[in-house]
Amino acid sequence: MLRFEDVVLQQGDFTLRADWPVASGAKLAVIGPSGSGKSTLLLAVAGFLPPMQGRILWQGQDLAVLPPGARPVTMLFQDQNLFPHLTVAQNIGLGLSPRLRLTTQDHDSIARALDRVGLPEMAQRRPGALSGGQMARVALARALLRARPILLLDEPFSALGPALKDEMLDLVTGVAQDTGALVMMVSHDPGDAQRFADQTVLVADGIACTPTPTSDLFANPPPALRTYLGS
Ligand SMILES: Nc1ncnc2c1ncn2[C@@H]1O[C@H](COP(=O)(O)OP(=O)(O)OP(=O)(O)O)[C@@H](O)[C@H]1O
Repeated sequence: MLRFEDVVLQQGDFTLRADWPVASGAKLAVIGPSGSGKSTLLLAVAGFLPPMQGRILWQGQDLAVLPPGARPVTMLFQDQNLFPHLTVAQNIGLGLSPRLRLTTQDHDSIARALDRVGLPEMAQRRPGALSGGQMARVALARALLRARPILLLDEPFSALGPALKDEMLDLVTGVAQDTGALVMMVSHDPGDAQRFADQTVLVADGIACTPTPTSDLFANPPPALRTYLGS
């Protein structure tokens, strides 16, 4: 279980509060207006923004003692953070060994991860020779290989067209099922939340609200969500 316990996060003048638990393995969408604090919430879980107050607990352990690299977390950003000078296989291998000391077994795992995301032939290419959708798949393969129990996605597919984005969301769903990871995905598209997430966190007015079943939230939107949706 991931628990925000009376958490207060601050960036400059901006303050965000969160106080709720979410079960391991849940698929959460994080939605809300621009500047409402969605990325702030993810950065805190990843360890790049220590809470001003309260604790973030994973399986009962306060994450504050762990630096970002030691947290049970993989984070994917929109730019996919692929290194242009490394091959696809090496970029994925970074998920296993930051110094790229890869064993035969590691290379087998990389090949399996590439298969899983539908890119079996691309191991020796460099990111510059891939389409946007293929880059997104490589980044996902790296996350798959790290197999950390929390996967944070900060609008990772927003640059992709609608069909490709849906394909990637389905792939993330599959990956999350394979690894049993808790997924928190920031998105500006309510359709993403409805397609992907069993629960949704609305971030608005300085509060990351308690996760609500996605279908209930959209069937009966609270005022802040209605304003955001423009309905
Ligand atoms: N380094 C910083 N210093 C000061 N204020 C910051 C900093 N980073 C973010 N903020 C402020 O914190 C607030 C929340 O930002 P955040 O990026 O979390 O919002 P968001 O909901 O992810 O927005 P968007 O949907 O536009 O990406 C914003 O008002 C932003 O201006």
